[in-house]
Amino acid sequence: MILDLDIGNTLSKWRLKDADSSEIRSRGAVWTREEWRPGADIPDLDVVEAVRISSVARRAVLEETVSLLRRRVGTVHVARSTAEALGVTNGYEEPGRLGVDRWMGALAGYQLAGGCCAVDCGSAITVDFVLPGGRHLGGYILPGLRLMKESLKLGTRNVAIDPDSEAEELLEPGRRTVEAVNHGIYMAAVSAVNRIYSEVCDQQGVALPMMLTGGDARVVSRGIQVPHAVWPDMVYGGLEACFPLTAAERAGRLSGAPRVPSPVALEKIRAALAFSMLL
Ligand SMILES: Nc1ncnc2c1ncn2[C@@H]1O[C@H](COP(=O)(O)OP(=O)(O)O)[C@@H](O)[C@H]1O
Ligand SMILES: CC(C)(COP(=O)(O)O)[C@@H](O)C(=O)NCCC(=O)O
Ligand SMILES: [K+]
Repeated sequence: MILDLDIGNTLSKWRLKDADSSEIRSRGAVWTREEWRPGADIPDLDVVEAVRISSVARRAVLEETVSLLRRRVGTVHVARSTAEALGVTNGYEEPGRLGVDRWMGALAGYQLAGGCCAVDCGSAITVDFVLPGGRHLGGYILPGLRLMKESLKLGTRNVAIDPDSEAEELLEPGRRTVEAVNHGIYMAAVSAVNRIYSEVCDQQGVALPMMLTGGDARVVSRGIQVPHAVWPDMVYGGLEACFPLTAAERAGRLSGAPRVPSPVALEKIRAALAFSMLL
């Protein structure tokens, strides 16, 4: 079995993948914390022959996790943001400072679709762009839905947006505090993603396929106007591409990859952008 770990600021996600069949056998998530307890937090390490890790948690958390896993598992791969990988050049002035989850998402998106816009809706919402030739432009970081809500300190933090809510409902004026807050942060997130996408495609002269991942991807997806795909395993896809271990991975097949969405014509994106500026 292969254990894949995606340690975010809020949740540490794991999945177990069969090294022979490439099938995902189980998955789960625990709150990210200082100490990772195999056995309690993740299933039996005895069946694990290799681990792949993407972590944006504090360095001490990663070091602790890696040293613990190294004692139990033969192979431990830790992903890092680099200046170049798999045909993509990192757009950051200091490539190592790009969040490795963003780098994994960008690499997975590029492997699947060529140029892409990778949106990760977690603790933060990040939007990254890779051009068809493989140039990563850099991106945008904004607070995620939960962080935005908590920052208001209006006592609404425990009433989360129902992930099954329809966008039309969430974009209406709220008539209670909880509703006003939920609808406000939703509007902030989806307007930003829509606008960022249009601006960058306009500037670069190319309509890119958009892919969404992260804990809030599904609900954010409903408010995104352009064609896009939700890919819950996008960060894991980057790990598979960087450290291929199974036959399917070596052949370039990323598990759970969605169908690549065909972007709308650039003229349409530009017309919509021009129209919104006139209002
Ligand atoms: N069952 C859930 N438990 C916790 N957070 C959830 C859940 N479902 C959706 N979320 C949302 O997903 C976010 C965490 O998403 P995730 O992509 O795992 O973040 P990160 O990678 O930053 O840890 C939370 O901030 C919250 O808004
Ligand atoms: C921007 C992030 C906090 C997003 O993390 P997440 O929401 O997935 O937990 C993470 O990618 C990070 O710590 N990045 C380093 C800073 C940067 O990317 O510029
Ligand atoms: K994120």
